[in-house]
Amino acid sequence: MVHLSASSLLLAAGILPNLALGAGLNDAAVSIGQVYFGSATDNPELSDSTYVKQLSNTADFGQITPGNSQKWDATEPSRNVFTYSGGDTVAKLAQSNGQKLRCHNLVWHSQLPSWVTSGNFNNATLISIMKNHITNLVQHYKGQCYAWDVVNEALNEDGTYRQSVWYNTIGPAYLPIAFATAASVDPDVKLYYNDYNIEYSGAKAAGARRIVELVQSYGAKIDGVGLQAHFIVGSTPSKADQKTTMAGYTAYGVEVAITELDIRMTLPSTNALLTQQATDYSNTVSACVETKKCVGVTIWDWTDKYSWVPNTFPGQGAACPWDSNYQKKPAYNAILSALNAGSSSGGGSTTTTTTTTTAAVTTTTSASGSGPTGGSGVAQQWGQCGGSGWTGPTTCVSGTTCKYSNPWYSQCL
Ligand SMILES: O[C@@H]1[C@@H](O)[C@H](O[C@@H]2CO[C@@H](O[C@@H]3CO[C@@H](O)[C@H](O)[C@H]3O)[C@H](O)[C@H]2O)OC[C@H]1O
Repeated sequence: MVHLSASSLLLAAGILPNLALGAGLNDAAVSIGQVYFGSATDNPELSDSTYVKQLSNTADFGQITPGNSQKWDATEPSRNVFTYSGGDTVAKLAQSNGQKLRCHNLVWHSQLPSWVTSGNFNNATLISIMKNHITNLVQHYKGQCYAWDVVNEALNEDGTYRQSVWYNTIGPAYLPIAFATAASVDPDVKLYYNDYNIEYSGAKAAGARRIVELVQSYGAKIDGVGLQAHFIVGSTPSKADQKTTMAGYTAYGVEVAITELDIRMTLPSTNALLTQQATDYSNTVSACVETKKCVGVTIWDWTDKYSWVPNTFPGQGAACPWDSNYQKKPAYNAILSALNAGSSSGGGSTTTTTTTTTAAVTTTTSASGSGPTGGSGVAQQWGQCGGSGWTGPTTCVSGTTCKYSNPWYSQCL
């Protein structure tokens, strides 16, 4: 049973003016207890003064994310040579506007320089390269980021680990090692796992929960799961499914955020598509509003003029809440209404269901320190095969060999 106050009843009836509600997206988000509403941006568009003026409008945007300039290819193009100019420009803009900065990202399979992907580094060397990169970036931006996307997109669609240079060389231990390294440099910044197609129930969402459990089982800090939410008009998951899936993550004690929301369509845009897009935006924002530990929504740029979609998905576009002439589309008011609706529903603090499918978290690669499983041929443990602290067999069972052997984690496969 929902109890509405007298003022909210009058508001709903249109008798009282809506003075308490947010007039912009960030104002509305903050007024219902969320941390921010934000947008991604990128360095080339920062020379467009009309664009920068709206991006800097804190009524709408209380947070920004650099779309490219903190990625590995931009920050460490050659080994141990760090360049921060692009990322610093975005960080300074956030600071001068009084906006929060989501920092994106530290470890990803994409936008890596060839010296990383083609270096044929062994396990120990690649771990030290990864740790050095994380240490330098987290130290450089210490005190400036609300959160870091520590690992981006580690999963395949079926929830197994993506065959990246990180996984193939280091094994699943690269995830907890990355989180532990970031936490050791800046204990205060929020540390996120970030991915797409984990906004709805299924094998990939189960994989993301398994990652949270893996990092926690190592004793490393993980604060949040970022749901990218790159969606297609008319094919977005239901609000109920998005809420259930978010609850699956928050059951582990972490927060969640919508980190890269955009909803693309096959061009040309029509009124019908724009109307459906508004509904789709509203559903995702409402799912966040109605989830206690969903701290905020970031759209992956605010205007179609600079959206990444047409370059990446040929024939598609019109994915943002503003069109390419900076005019608000129906999606804008739908988002604003979804946020303002949180003020009557206790927004940002609605009780989150905890009936989650924790059974799905069971993993064959979880490393609880309980030692190898022996006969199955899979031995796994924090520690080095046969090294100090290793309590399993000094050699792997017949037919398997010790893989990923390093001071943190080993497996007989
Ligand atoms: O030519 C490249 C160009 O392809 C590159 O495009 C960027 C690719 O990444 C985009 O962000 C990602 C979108 O979704 C998720 O997968 C990730 O988490 C995001 O990082 C970004 O918006 C595009 O601009 O940009 C650099 C050019 O040199």
